[in-house]
Amino acid sequence: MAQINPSILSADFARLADEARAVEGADWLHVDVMDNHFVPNLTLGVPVVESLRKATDIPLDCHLMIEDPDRWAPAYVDAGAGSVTFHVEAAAAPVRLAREIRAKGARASMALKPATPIEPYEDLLPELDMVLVMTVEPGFGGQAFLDVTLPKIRRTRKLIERHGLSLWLQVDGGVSTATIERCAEAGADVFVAGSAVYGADDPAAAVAALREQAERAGHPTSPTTSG
Ligand SMILES: O=C(CO)[C@H](O)[C@H](O)COP(=O)(O)O
Ligand SMILES: [Fe+2]
Repeated sequence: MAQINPSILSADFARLADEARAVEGADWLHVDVMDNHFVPNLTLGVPVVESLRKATDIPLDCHLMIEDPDRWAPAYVDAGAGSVTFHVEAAAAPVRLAREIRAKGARASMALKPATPIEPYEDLLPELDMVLVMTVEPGFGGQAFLDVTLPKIRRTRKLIERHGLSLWLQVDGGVSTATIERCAEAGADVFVAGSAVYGADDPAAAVAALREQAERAGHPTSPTTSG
């Protein structure tokens, strides 16, 4: 089944608990952590994740756009994240970090910026539960989807299949009713959507519509779309 993860980057930060509850039919709540160093924007950190964990039952998918994730990522598991994504461009020891995240009980995920290829990291795949292929430059919501990332989504899906793994393949950035089918056809099965969900009059209905569209277009061998 296709998974839809609304990004609270596009929500009202003064009403985060209500905004989280507004999408409770979604699979995960995507929480963008930015440190003003790895990306030129600043959002939220561990205390907000702790509060969100108490305010909602949706599992939290924390996307860390920060420097030195080796040092900071474990604290997000302690704060209640069910999935923690670090950027491979920022990680000093990605294997050790993925093992630490898993050992603490969360899903470990590696993100790639649009210009970062997957191939150098092929051997890391068995250490991971998810790969995030960024479909915009990280840092801001509401950007236009970068078509140039579609071949990498396809190549990542092929590598996952070649290794016989059941990793999830997430896309993040500019995902909407106009682009989600292309992502699903290329092999993505977890879809982050910020402005397409929180910019809609009815965020829960937007989640349902995106999920239906992704499932119709879904890649036949993707584990979460083939049931
Ligand atoms: O990681 C991100 C930006 O760095 C966000 O998750 C992403 O941009 C979601 O927003 P939108 O769907 O509006 O593009
Ligand atoms: Fe994100």
